[in-house]
Amino acid sequence: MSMIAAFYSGKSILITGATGFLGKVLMEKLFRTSPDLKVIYILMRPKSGQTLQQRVFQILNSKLFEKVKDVCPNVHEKIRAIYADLNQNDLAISKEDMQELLSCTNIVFHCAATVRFDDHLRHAVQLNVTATQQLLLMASQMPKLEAFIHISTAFSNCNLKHIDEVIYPCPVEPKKIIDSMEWLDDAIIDEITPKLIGDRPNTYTYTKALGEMVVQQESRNLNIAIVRPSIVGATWQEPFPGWVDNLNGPSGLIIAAGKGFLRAIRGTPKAVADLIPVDTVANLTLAVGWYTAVNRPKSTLIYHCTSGNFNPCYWGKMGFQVLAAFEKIPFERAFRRPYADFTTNTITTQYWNAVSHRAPAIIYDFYLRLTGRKPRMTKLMNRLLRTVSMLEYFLNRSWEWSTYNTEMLMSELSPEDQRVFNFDVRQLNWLEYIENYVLGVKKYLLKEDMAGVPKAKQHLKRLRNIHYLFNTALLLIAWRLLIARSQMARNVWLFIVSFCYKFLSYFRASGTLKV
Ligand SMILES: CCCCCCCCCCCCCCCCCCCCCCCCCCCC(=O)SCCNC(=O)CCNC(=O)[C@H](O)C(C)(C)COP(=O)(O)OP(=O)(O)OC[C@H]1O[C@@H](n2cnc3c(N)ncnc32)[C@H](O)[C@@H]1OP(=O)(O)O
Ligand SMILES: NC(=O)C1=CN([C@@H]2O[C@H](COP(=O)(O)OP(=O)(O)OC[C@H]3O[C@@H](n4cnc5c(N)ncnc54)[C@H](OP(=O)(O)O)[C@@H]3O)[C@@H](O)[C@H]2O)C=CC1
Repeated sequence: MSMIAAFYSGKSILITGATGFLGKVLMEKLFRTSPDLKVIYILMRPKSGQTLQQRVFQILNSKLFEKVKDVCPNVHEKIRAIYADLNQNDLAISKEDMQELLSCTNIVFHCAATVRFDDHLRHAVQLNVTATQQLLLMASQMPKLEAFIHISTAFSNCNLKHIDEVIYPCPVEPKKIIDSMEWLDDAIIDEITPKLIGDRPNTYTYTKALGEMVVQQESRNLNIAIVRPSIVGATWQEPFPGWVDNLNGPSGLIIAAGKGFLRAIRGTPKAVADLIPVDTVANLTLAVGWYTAVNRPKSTLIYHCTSGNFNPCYWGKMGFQVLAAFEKIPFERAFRRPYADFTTNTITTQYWNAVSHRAPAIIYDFYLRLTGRKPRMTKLMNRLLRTVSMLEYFLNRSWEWSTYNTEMLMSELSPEDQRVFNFDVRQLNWLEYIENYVLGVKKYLLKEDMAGVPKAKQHLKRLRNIHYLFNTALLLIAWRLLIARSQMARNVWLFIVSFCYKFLSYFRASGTLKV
């Protein structure tokens, strides 16, 4: 019997960010392994015209939750959606809901965040710092609370090369930042943002670091732990391999490369690609919840949920594996044949951006205009290049994260828990994982059917022929122009033609002699 699963039985669990990528997988695993849990409260907001109930209904009826329904048929009765907006200072939770949350909650998993790299500092502070502070305040009023698990990121200290399982201070106190956001106007915030974030690449990593400081400062006598995942990718094993539902991290780039838009990217092939499957993060988080509640460690423990230390894969190898997967699992209606490479300096990157990204987009838009359609490729390409430029920071560096706490936790688990809540990425086969990832992107993000693979392969063959034809035509035109303009080119051309003629004549003559 799994001790972790037994621990969550009968418990009232509060999850923020349950509608997000990690939140959904965490909730699914909880229901599947502990169907006897009492209730999961999810703090959520209406979105895209959907009410809370409609959103919950959609999640429970998605493929991700198919297995849950077998083991926990009354799952819909065990989810209690609570209106909350983490953008508002009091989180906008009603009095009655607040009462229930405060008196019943046993465990909190705080996953909600803005993960956008370019978010305005005011918004990123509100969500990643102030909302965390508010939740901790709530947690301090929960008499039955056993553990509060905060999800941060392994990149919250990406300005360092080696990162220990400690909270590093930021130069300006989070409280001062929170206060200043209340009275500074947007223009001044824009001006001071680069100074505040310092050597971090974006407001996301900066505010996640501030969030950790808040956890440390507001922990009071709470039982808290922090989980820091690296780049979260599709599921490895559970509930099935390859599940993914958003474009963050590698997923968007896999689409861009598979559809033939992305042909080169500035990256260091030898840098570690610290990807971690989302089910691994969920398993570790649940194990941390159990360990923190049962053992009540004296200080806030930090767990790095990373792969590089245990089973490193490198961007060059991963890129190669992604391209190999496209051979087997091509995407439909590709713009060009998927072929991408890493460039290592700014000049070559600019060259490939002009030749392989912008020029084909301009030519295609010209063709669309000629055929009376609205041009769109240049706009799409500009957005893609902007996205890529924001991710490049992470493709050109390697980090080392200490993993003593994660290893300690692994050793504390019973063999059954090590199996059910597996977070040992030494067992991960990258080739297999990447293939499933590409398949998952095709199925769950692009909603493409495998029945369309033969047609997609044929389309790629046609694109290859067009590519050869285009290149040959280009070469001939270039050569023709050169010959027309330069005597030397003409001489070279005559020399080559006469050489070929003599060569052929010689072989024809020697062939005749033999006969
Ligand atoms: C030996 C030979 C080898 C050859 C090898 C060659 C290999 C070359 C390449 C092969 C292909 C793939 C290779 C493997 C994968 C590489 C992956 C690298 C990823 C590295 C990223 C790591 C970052 C993680 C660090 C921190 C981790 C975290 O803690 S946070 C979680 C991560 N967060 C994010 O990823 C958020 C990023 N997104 C944003 O910040 C914003 O979306 C944006 C700023 C990028 C864009 O904002 P904007 O307002 O312009 O637009 P938005 O409305 O958000 O979206 C616009 C359209 O773009 C789509 N979109 C969004 N995100 C992405 C994305 N990541 N990639 C692509 N497209 C994206 C979005 O859906 C919109 O589309 P439309 O609706 O159609 O307009
Ligand atoms: N994805 C990754 O690569 C990594 C993620 N992490 C961390 O993991 C956690 C989860 O990330 P992930 O699941 O990928 O992120 P998602 O963007 O998929 O999910 C974010 C969640 O936060 C919720 N949220 C955002 N704003 C509000 C708001 N104003 N009020 C209420 N809820 C809100 C979203 O709700 P809604 O659906 O309504 O928008 C959603 O449920 C985050 O803390 C992130 O920092 C760490 C490392 C890497």
